[in-house]
Amino acid sequence: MFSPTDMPSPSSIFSAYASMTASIMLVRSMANEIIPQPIRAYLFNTFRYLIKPRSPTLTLIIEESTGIARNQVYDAAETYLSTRVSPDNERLKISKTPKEKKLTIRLEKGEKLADCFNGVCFKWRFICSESEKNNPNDHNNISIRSEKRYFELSFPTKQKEMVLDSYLPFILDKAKDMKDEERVLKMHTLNTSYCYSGVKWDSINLEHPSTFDTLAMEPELKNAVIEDLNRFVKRKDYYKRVGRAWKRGYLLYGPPGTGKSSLIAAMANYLKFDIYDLQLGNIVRDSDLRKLLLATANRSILVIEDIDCTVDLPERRHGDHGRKQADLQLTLSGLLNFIDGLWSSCGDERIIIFTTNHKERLDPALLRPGRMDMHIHMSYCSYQGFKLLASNYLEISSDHHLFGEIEGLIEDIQITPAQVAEELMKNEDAEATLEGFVKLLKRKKMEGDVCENFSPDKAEPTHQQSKRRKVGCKQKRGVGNSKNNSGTTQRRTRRIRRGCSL
Ligand SMILES: Nc1ncnc2c1ncn2[C@@H]1O[C@H](COP(=O)(O)OP(=O)(O)OP(=O)(O)O)[C@@H](O)[C@H]1O
Ligand SMILES: [Mg+2]
Repeated sequence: MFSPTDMPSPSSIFSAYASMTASIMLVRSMANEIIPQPIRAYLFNTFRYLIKPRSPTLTLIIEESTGIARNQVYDAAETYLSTRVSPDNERLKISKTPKEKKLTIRLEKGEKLADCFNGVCFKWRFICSESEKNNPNDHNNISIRSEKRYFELSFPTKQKEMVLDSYLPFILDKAKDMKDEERVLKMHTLNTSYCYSGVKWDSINLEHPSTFDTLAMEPELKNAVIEDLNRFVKRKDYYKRVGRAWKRGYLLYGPPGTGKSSLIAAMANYLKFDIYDLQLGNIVRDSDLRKLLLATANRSILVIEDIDCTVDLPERRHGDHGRKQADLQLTLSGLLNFIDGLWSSCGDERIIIFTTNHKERLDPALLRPGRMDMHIHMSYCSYQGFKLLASNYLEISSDHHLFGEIEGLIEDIQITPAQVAEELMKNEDAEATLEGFVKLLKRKKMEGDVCENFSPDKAEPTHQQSKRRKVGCKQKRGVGNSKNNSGTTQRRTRRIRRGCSL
């Protein structure tokens, strides 16, 4: 028990306080003298941080621009959030440019929305703040109005790692997929009207409807091509690890009208890669070729059609333009050197495709192992191919009563998918069309006019070709399919352009 006499007197409390204050002042002035200012500031901030109560919510600011370049996280968030609008949103922006396929939805200033990922709820808010600054270059003191746009992303602080490691990368990937989906592919062709500065690429929208679903090809070969493309686009790290350029080369060969150009368009549509159609016949100088190859973008397909006709450049040039042979430098080896060296060492995710109707005429340099990664034989229409075309063109399934007869006939003759497609388009009535088609097949078989102006590749006969050889098919010249060197490239370009909007 304390008696009133045990209580400290006010005067003793005051003197204790005074001596404590004096001690603190002494310590502080000693600390100020002994500890340098930056260290003092650091200790002070740390102490303040430790005693400050922690906020349970963290807010990230995602600005439109990083000062120099656009902020990819902002662009991705804008694209991603357009798929997350809810009935609670009161104001949204809608737009569509001529190049866009669909309407675009964006949040209006101040709009909020909620999103859930991995069981965590996120709050998004779009903010647009305007400010006015004096223009130092303007003597009339007219101020410049600037707008700053950003997203605020709020979430529980303890989820910070998850947001940085999973949520934001997920948004970046998702937005990339959406952009790819929306992207309008381009077809770049050479513009030769630049007389003095050489040739340049001109681009048009590539709206070729060919896809792997519409392409009549042997199913195993089609799957092999799709798998090869899938493997290629996934293997960035692999190519880096083994020290190879991230490139892939395909040689497509086969008779005219078997779908080589259609396969190129299907590949471009599948990968969402632009096409560069390199018509070698229009290139005069080595330097032009170098410039053109360097001007191609990543994620693109460089196409050289009818390589057997276009690589014999010196002779053709001499005839066409009256140039001296000595001036002409474009040769197959020159081209291959460019492709192996210069083109390979810059850029990523590139595909190069050569096409030919005559593989056997190609320079062995082009065929040597490692140059073209995959040789794809586009052959005459098989029964499988016919069924796919019939389902595409006539929307009929394989249980039609004429299919049995067609199967028996088509395997014995050489008819290109292009011819089949043309036949199937003649009449809207499926029954009448198929009857007409059977008649055509019978006529072709009877007349023996079953082979086209094409010597099938001897090195790699397909199952179907071996079968055809066994039935003693004579190689005849196909009407309308003969080619000459000069007109070939333009014709190819027209073919692949078919279906492109200008
Ligand atoms: N395999 C196929 N599957 C579906 N349609 C095809 C196929 N092959 C050809 N066609 C049709 O025929 C048209 C011409 O075919 P394409 O231009 O792809 O043939 P190509 O092999 O490139 O011929 P060329 O050697 O003359 O360049 C195509 O637009 C398409 O309609
Ligand atoms: Mg073609």
